[in-house]
Amino acid sequence: MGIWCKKQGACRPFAACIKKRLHKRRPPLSRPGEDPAPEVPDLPPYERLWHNRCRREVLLAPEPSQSLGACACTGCCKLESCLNAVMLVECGPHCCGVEEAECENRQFSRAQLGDYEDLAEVFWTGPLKGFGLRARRTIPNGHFVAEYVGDIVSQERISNWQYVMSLPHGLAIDASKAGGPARFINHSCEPNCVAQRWQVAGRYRVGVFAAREIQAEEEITFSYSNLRGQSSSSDACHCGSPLCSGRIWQPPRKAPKKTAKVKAADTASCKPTKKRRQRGGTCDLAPPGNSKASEAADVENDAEAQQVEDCNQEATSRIAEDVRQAQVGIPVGKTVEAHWEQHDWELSEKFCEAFFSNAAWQNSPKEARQMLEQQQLPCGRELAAASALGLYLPSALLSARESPQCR
Ligand SMILES: C[S@@+](CC[C@H](N)C(=O)[O-])C[C@H]1O[C@@H](n2cnc3c(N)ncnc32)[C@H](O)[C@@H]1O
Repeated sequence: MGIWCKKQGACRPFAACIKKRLHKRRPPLSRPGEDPAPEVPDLPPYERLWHNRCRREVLLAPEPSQSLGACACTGCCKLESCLNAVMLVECGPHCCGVEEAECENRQFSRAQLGDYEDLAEVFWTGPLKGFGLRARRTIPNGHFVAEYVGDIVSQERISNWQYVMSLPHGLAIDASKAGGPARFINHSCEPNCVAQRWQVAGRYRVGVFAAREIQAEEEITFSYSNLRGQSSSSDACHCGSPLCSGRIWQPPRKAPKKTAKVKAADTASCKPTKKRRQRGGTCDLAPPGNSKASEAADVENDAEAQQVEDCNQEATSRIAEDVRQAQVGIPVGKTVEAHWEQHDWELSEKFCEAFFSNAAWQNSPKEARQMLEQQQLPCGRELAAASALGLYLPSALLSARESPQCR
């Protein structure tokens, strides 16, 4: 049933008409003596898109197929173990033998069916950050929050980088004129989400995923220093985090360096736990004190701390850790703090881009293996780099991982 809508000059369903006016509601009047209610401006106009719009033919990733290697899951696909998901490739009929309903790795496709529409809403954060997006209900860690959609354009054509996500091959998703609710997500130096570039049916797409549990009403944020590309603009950041870098295009400040003792306490038993002075096992710590005995214990503790650190480093290179880190967007083999040492990662990213785009090895796992051996690339790093670059190469990678250095 519809009603006549004066503004739109047509008979529109009532809900659609009301929705258009929601942001125009006047703020409540304040009582005498109270601060005036904040003025909420109109939502600036933009065209609502549900998927990326491609105005011309652009170079995109090859369609994943059985010949490149399927995910190899049987019965069901779990996000933490499906090889496609680890590589940031969404499963589809050509690269997954599991029934659609049993496959968790169809998040972009499900979002397109409207499955996630009720998760978040646009709201006015205040004059410092403008509009933002907030959760309407609790969002579990790892959950798909929204797709960042817009026009697929060449990066050279972009004049306003405020609403842009960069893609490989000099492309970008530009949501400045047209996009979805994700275009309103503000930056935080301590974000609750991560923006990841996935391949879906041979196309690059960007999804925003919860990096921890998000409470209802909480603002949804991610770090702009990930996929946003370069910008000459360097606006002051008002995220309010203690780790705030002060600028929204820069990585956050590093947390203060920990002493060996604190590190040891954090990593007792090779687990990222805050427990101190655990008893039993090789990573035990002695109680702190001032006596000579306790100094000797300190030296011993430092040695133990080193041992624990080594042990920890080894643990982070395990595949399970690779998977977890790839999911939260942290390059494998690096700690959260080290993640922000961009320089090293950029070098490795450049190398991997050159390596993975070399056509010679594409169908030759043997050649891929030889190249990996020559380059002495740390095991696991290449997997994360490929994921970050949105490249699909499970079969070649798997064979490459057979090399002695990866065992
Ligand atoms: C993608 S838009 C986000 C939506 C925007 N707030 C709006 O009202 O349309 C990015 C812009 O929002 C503002 N912004 C985002 N995060 C911010 C932050 N932490 N501090 C200050 N401004 C921020 C900056 O102006 C930035 O260029």
